[in-house]
Amino acid sequence: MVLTVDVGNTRIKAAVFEGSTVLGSFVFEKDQLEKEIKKILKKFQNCSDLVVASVGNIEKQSFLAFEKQLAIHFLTHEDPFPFINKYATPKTLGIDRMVLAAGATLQFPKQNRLVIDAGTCITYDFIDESDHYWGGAISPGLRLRYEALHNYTARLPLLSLEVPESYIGNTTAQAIHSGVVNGFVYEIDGFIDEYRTNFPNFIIILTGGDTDFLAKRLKNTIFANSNFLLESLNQTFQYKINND
Ligand SMILES: Nc1ncnc2c1ncn2[C@@H]1O[C@H](COP(=O)(O)OP(=O)(O)O)[C@@H](O)[C@H]1O
Ligand SMILES: CC(C)(COP(=O)(O)O)[C@@H](O)C(=O)NCCC(=O)O
Ligand SMILES: [K+]
Repeated sequence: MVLTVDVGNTRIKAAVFEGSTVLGSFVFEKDQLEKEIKKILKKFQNCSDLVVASVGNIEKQSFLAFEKQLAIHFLTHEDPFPFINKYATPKTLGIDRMVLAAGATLQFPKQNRLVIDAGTCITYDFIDESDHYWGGAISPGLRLRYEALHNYTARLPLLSLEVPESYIGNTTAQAIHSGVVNGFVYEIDGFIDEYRTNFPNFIIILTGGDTDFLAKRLKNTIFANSNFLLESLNQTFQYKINND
């Protein structure tokens, strides 16, 4: 059994795998890391490996307490990945984006793939049919947009996610909801249209904390899977075992 852990900038997500089957999945806050991992390992005592991808402020040391119990694999750029990295600054590429690209390459062979991760940030990652990873885009995620409007203005309130009544917001609140939610959806559909124009045959994978909210609002057809990063972590680990 493998315990995969994804440390994002908002929350931690974890899942236990037996082969490619998910036996359990978990979401928790960063300050609960040690306590939650302990609980998971108590429930799944046959876990032999813990695989981590972290883009948050949690480093390898945070997992050393579990070293006696199972092998810790803290993924880095030095690990083997199943694509050719054409990013011009590969050392600064987020490890979460590398894992997503690995999952897309392994799960959807020989086709153009666009992975959209709607998390703290929205990340777009493009891997072509020859398994070249080219990069994509980074923009503020849904929650971050609400927070940024509030934190960097004097008069805008901090609102919780709400579906706007119309694209013409007729109150301050409705104007914010329209700007944030419609802007978010239009941006993603706009990027997808741009890729579709240039790459006729390709698959779009949508993941991240806003997957479900977003999936039903996009005009484009996508493959939505909020567990895609954890599944990709498991696959990246299997790939590492076979290629190290
Ligand atoms: N309980 C929740 N706590 C925080 N964010 C949530 C929650 N439920 C849904 N979200 C949405 O998930 C997004 C963060 O996604 P997530 O994948 O958890 O981020 P990250 O991987 O960067 O930590 C936010 O934009 C927010 O709208
Ligand atoms: C872009 C990100 C902040 C996204 O993080 P997330 O939304 O998943 O928490 C992360 O992938 C990162 O820190 N990337 C480094 C810069 C880059 O990928 O080029
Ligand atoms: K992201």
